[in-house]
Order: sequence, then structure tokens, then C-alpha cells
Amino acid sequence: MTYSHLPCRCPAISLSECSVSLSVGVGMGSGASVSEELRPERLEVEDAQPGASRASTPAEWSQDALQADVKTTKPDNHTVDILSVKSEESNVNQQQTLQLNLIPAMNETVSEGEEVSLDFESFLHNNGTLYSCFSHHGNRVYVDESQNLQLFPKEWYNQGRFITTNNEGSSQLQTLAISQSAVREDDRTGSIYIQGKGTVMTYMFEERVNTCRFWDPQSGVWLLLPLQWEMDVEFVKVRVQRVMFALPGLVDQKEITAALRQCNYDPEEVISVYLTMFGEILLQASPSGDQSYTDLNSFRALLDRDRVIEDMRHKLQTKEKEVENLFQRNSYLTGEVRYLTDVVQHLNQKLAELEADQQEAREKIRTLLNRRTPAVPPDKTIPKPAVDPSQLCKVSRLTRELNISNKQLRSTAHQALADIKNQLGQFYDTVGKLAQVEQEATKETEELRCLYRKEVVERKSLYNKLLELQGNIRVFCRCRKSLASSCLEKTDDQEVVVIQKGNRKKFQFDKVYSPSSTQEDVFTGTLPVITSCVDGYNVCILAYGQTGSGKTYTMMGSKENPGVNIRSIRELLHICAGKEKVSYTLKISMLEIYNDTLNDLLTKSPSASLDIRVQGKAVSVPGLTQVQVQTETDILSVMEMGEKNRKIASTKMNIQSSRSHLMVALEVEGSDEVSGLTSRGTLTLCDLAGSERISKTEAEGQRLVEAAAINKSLTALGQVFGALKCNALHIPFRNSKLTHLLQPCLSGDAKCCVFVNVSPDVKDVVETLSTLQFGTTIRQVSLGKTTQNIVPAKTNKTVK
Ligand SMILES: Nc1ncnc2c1ncn2[C@@H]1O[C@H](COP(=O)(O)OP(=O)(O)OP(=O)(O)O)[C@@H](O)[C@H]1O
Repeated sequence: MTYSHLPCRCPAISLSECSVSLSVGVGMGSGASVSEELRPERLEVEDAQPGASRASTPAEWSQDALQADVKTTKPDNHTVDILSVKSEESNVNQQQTLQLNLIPAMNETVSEGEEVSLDFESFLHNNGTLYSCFSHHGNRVYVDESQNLQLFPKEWYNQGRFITTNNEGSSQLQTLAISQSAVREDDRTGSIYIQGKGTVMTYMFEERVNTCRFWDPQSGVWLLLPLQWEMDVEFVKVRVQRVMFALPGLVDQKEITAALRQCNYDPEEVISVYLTMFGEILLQASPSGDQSYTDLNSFRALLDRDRVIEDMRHKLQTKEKEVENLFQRNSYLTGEVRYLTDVVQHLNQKLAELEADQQEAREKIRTLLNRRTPAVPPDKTIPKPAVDPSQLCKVSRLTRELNISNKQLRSTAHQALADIKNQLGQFYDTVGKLAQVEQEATKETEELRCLYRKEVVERKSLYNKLLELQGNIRVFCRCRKSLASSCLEKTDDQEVVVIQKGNRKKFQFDKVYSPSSTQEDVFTGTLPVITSCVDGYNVCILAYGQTGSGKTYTMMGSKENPGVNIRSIRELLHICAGKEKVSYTLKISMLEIYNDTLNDLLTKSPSASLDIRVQGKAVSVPGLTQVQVQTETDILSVMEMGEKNRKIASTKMNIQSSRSHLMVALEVEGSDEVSGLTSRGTLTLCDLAGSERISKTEAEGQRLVEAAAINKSLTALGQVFGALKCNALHIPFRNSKLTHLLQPCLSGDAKCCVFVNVSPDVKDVVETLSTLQFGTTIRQVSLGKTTQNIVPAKTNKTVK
């Protein structure tokens, strides 16, 4: 016999409503089978049709379930104790400790092949503690802080509440997911023509909605506030602003207020309705038109920025070439000056030699003239000339020639000197100009560099804004491969349909990966988010789903075909290596959360237990081993070591790895040489424990405590997403170690990708529905504005 009910052990679904299913009573001695009347009313939800009388709202269902449980606390003669409770009333032992001897009793009464689920519920005590509980045979028990089972105290019913994460949003979605054919033709049906969609069917759904009323003291009643006034109510105003911010093309506040009324004051729903209805028309609208979208503008601005950056890069290159040419000319002219200085020196030397020659020649002439004999009166005897006249003539001619050549040399030297002086003047002018040009070019280059840096920063911020607009939480659905017949049908890239007993339920995600999608395809989807880790953002990737649905395959993969973990760290290493002006340090840590305790997977000597420390917004685990990685080989060996330690630990403790959460964190710290800023981003990769309900046949001691711990942490995760979805003031991160550690990744300071892994096997359809419902709830969550963790190099203050 298989117990199949829709709302199952998924944090997004009411857990308390599942409580009665544990009370699978098998007659003591009589062998009676499951008492059908104990099945909760909620079974109707599966096939609920609009207009059909539904038993109750989700909140009421949980109440129903609670009452049903309270009723079952009466002794029941037809059921066997799954737990033998030693309570005050038993008179056997005054202790309230529960002995876990489930298996023998169950094995006796459950025939082979039967699969009955053991379901947990979560109780949130007013003191803020979240307890995992379950009940059987009228006894509700809970798992206390030291992992022991205790009888659920009666007074607690007034001191807390059972968590039902199956909130209105998801019930609304369930209603909306009901196929068109399931809607009955009655006076509630109608039709309307919508531009771009044609004539569509309408149906008047009966739902609970919020209404804005004012207290009228005269009439003494709450009256509905007219639309015109309602717009001024702060609660509504904030939501109208939010819609206008997301859809700047919408300017009519009255229209938005009316739409908010229709959507139960949920701005996200208004945005998605407008986008669904008018998306294409708005996308085709002219830029001057009223309707424009921030993301479109962001895209356009991004393209413009790209163009500006390209122009600047081009200008920078031209200027750098000019500077290089000037440097070349400078060195050429310096060579010229050196050469001319040499020529001047040479000429000066020659001039000095010539002057010396001239002086010598003059001396010779003077000597010759002095030697001449004084004039004597004519005598009959002709005196013999003292100097040979021909020689004299020769000397005289030589002197003349020397004089001429001297003059010529002088004028040549003067000319050369004047030329050199002139050239030197020109050269000094040129050098002065060159220095000026160089100064200007350096200044311009620096300005261009500054502009370039600014543009790059702006481009990044625009890119991040774009990612923000697309949502800081992305939910991807991945269907595992299977040879068995499939209950899943991928209708398009963002939609998957679950077929259960002829009913078709649609679920939408940011991307749906079919069984044929490769590891590379899946990684590509997460890439834009992962890369922002390098810019100082906290990024988180989670894999959620039942055991065997492909979480580990998606996150870790195999050696030959690695998953998101290895691929993303490899990509980050690659990006960091490509940045010349920023030096990065990458450190990996790996831990396992088992039974709400943390185990370090990279240490050789495991310490007693690790604790979580909170400092401001930072959450850390003191004593957790961090290993620096520089190459892909480093990553592989660290991962291998972590996996090995996990196996050793699980063998020692006799657990399966799928019963614990695995968390790999990569801290990327970059210090920018140019700006002097330090950025610090963390990539958290989390392979969650299997989300399925524990099978009754496994319900023995350790397995039960394990299942309770997994239930508690996944419920806490569901609660966190639920609170984020409602923009609650308090987000209960501290309800489990898992959510406490994930706080920085889910608290508006981060970007998050969630993989919901599902099995297409028909036998897993209930778990598949639960997982997809969980994913749908997460998809409705939007984190706040992401913030870069950047600090100036010397101080440690975060710049936000
Ligand atoms: N997309 C896929 N393509 C091929 N094989 C897959 C795919 N997804 C999962 N598998 C295979 O299915 C099996 C179960 O997958 P996996 O161990 O990843 O599941 P899991 O959800 O991590 O389970 P657990 O919770 O036990 O860790 C593995 O043998 C894995 O190789």
C-alpha cells in the first residue's frame, strides 16, 4: 500500500498538516491496516477546483490537522506503539525519555513492499526555538537540543505554533496552476478580448483578499476606502512606488493602486501581470513612448557605455602612439645635437691650427723683412740681393694665399658656428615643446585612464543592476535522466509540467533543464551570477531535492564531467588571472552539517565541534580550515581531500553522505593596485541533504534523529524564504545551523541560484511535486539591493 498525499515533507508545504499520516495504525494483534478516516482533509486540495467547496484554507488545514492530532492523543486500542514512551502516566518510569525501538514493531505490521512515510512537523516555540515533532498513536514527540526525543508538553500548545510554510502565495499558485479544463462552466465563467492575447477565458475565483478600510466613528463601522484616498495610505504608497520603480512606463498611480487591489497588494504580482500582458507591446514601443522599462534602459545604457569605453580605448591607443613617436623624435634630435657638437669642436680645433699657421707665417715674413739690406745709393757695382727675389715672391704669394684661406676659414667657421647656434636654438625650442606635449599627453592619458576606470565601474554597476532587476534569486529546475516512464514534460525553457494521475500541474522557473541538458549548459546558466563574486559580491548556489535526484551530480559531478563546484572555481581562477591590476587570493573551506553540528572537512585533526560566530553582518566559523588555491590542480586536490574526509567521517559515524548538507565556500579577496581598494566576495556552494520524507522502514534510532535534523534545517530554510517573500521584519536565520551559515548569502547582500533537482520517475511524483512547489516559493522571493564588499586597503570599513 502506498500512501500518497500531495502536501509532503517540503518546507514550503504545511508540515503540521502531514502529522496525522504518521498515525498509520496497524492493529495490535488484529493486523488491521491503515485507518482511512485518519487521512487529513487536505487530500482534497490535489484535485480542488475553483468554485468547488474547499474544506478550508491552508491556515485552516493546519489547524484541522492540529485538532486531529489533539484528538488522537486519546488511547487507541487499534494501534501499536511505534515509540514506547516512558512518561509519568506509564507508571513504569518517571523519565520522559523515549526509547527508539520502532523497527521491530513496524516490521511486524507493515507488509513487504509497503511504503509508508514518516512525516515531521515543525513547532515554533514563542522563545524562538524551532522543534521537529511527529506524532503517533496520539503521542506527539519532539527532538530536543541534545537530539533526544521527548514527549511534547501539553502546555506548549499555547506557547507557540506549528509552522505552515504552505502560505497563501503558494496556495494561490496552486489555484492558478489548475488547468483551464478543470474550471467548471457556470455563471462565474466569462470571456474578454485582450490586445495581443485575443479573446481569453475569465473565471471569478473565490479567494481571501486584503481590503483597505477606514473606521467611520459616526456609523461605527469599517468602510471601504475609495481608491482616490487609498493611494495616500503609506502601506499602499510604498507598493505603488515599488511597481513604478520596476515599470517606469506605468505612470498612472490610480491604475496601479487598482491593480494592487486586484493582486492582494502584492507588488511582485502586479509587476509580473503587467509584464506578462504588455511585455511584447512595451518592448516594441518607440523610445519616445510612455512605456519604457528600466531593464531596457539599462541595456541601452550598457550598450552606450560600451561604445564610449571603446572610443576612449581607441583615443588612449592613439595618444600612446603619439607619445611613442615624440620619444623617438626626441632621441633622434639628441643624436643630431651630439653629432653637431662634435663638428663644432672639430672646426674649432682646425681654426686654432690655422691661426697658429697664420701666426707662424707672419713671423716668417717679419723675419724676412728685417733681414733685408738697407737701401744703398746706386753704385756701379750691382749688389748681390740678400734674398732670392723669386723666393720672396713665392713667400709673398703664399702669405696672400694663406690670408685668403684664413679669411675663408674664419668666415666658414663663423658661418658654421652661427648655423650650430641656430640649430641649437631650434633644438632647445623643439625639446621644450616636446616636454610640454609630453606633459599634456601624460595628463590626457591619465584623464582618459580615470574616465575609462569610471566607465568600467559604471558598466559593472549597470550590469549588476540588470541582474538585480532580473532578481537576485534565480531558481533553476533540473530533471534527472531516467530510463523509467517519466511524469515530467518540459513545455518550454521556463516551464515544466508534472503529470499525476492524468492531472497536469505547471511550474515556472528561471530556466528548466531537461534530462538531456549537459553539465556545461547548467553551468552557463549560473555563470553571470558566479562572476560577480570577483567584484566583491556574496554569491550562493544551492541544490535542493530528494535523494537521487541529481544534486551531487549537478554540484560536484564526476571527474570527467565536473559540476558547478569545480567549473565555477575554475572560472573564477581564470577571471582573476586575467586582471593585471588586481591581485587576488582565493581560499577554500569545506564543511558538512550533520545533525545540526558542523564538521570541518579539510582538517587532518578534527576538533571537537565548530561554532558559528556573528560579528555585525559577518557570519564566520572560527577554527574552520581554509586552503589557498592557485591552480586547477589545487582545487581538485582540495575537493578530493574534502570528499575523502567526508567518506571517512560518514563511515566512522555510520551515516550516508546524502543525510548531511555539504557546504563549500570560496573566499575571493582582490586588492586593486590602482584604486587601492580591497574587495571580498564569497562563493558558497551547497549540496543539501535529501529532502524526501523518511521511509517508515528506516525509522530506527539514528535515522530518525537524522531525519528530524534534516527536516528542521530544511523547514528553517523554507521559513527563511517565506519570511523573505513577505518582506518580514524578522528573518529567522538562527533557527538552524544551515540557515545561520547561509545568512550572508540570503540577506539582501547577495545573489543566489537555487537548483531544484527532480526525478522524472513516476514513483517519485509526490516528492517531485513537493520539490517544485518549494522552488516556486523561492522564486517569489526577491532579495534587497546587492552590496559590494569593498574596503579601502588600509582600513577595514566596508564601503556600501
Ligand atoms: N543529469 C544527469 N545525467 C546523468 N546522470 C545523472 C544525472 N543526474 C543524476 N545522475 C545520476 O543519478 C545518480 C544519483 O544522482 P546524485 O547522487 O547526484 O543524486 P543526489 O540528489 O545528490 O542524491 P543524494 O541526496 O543521495 O546525494 C548518480 O549516479 C548520478 O550520476
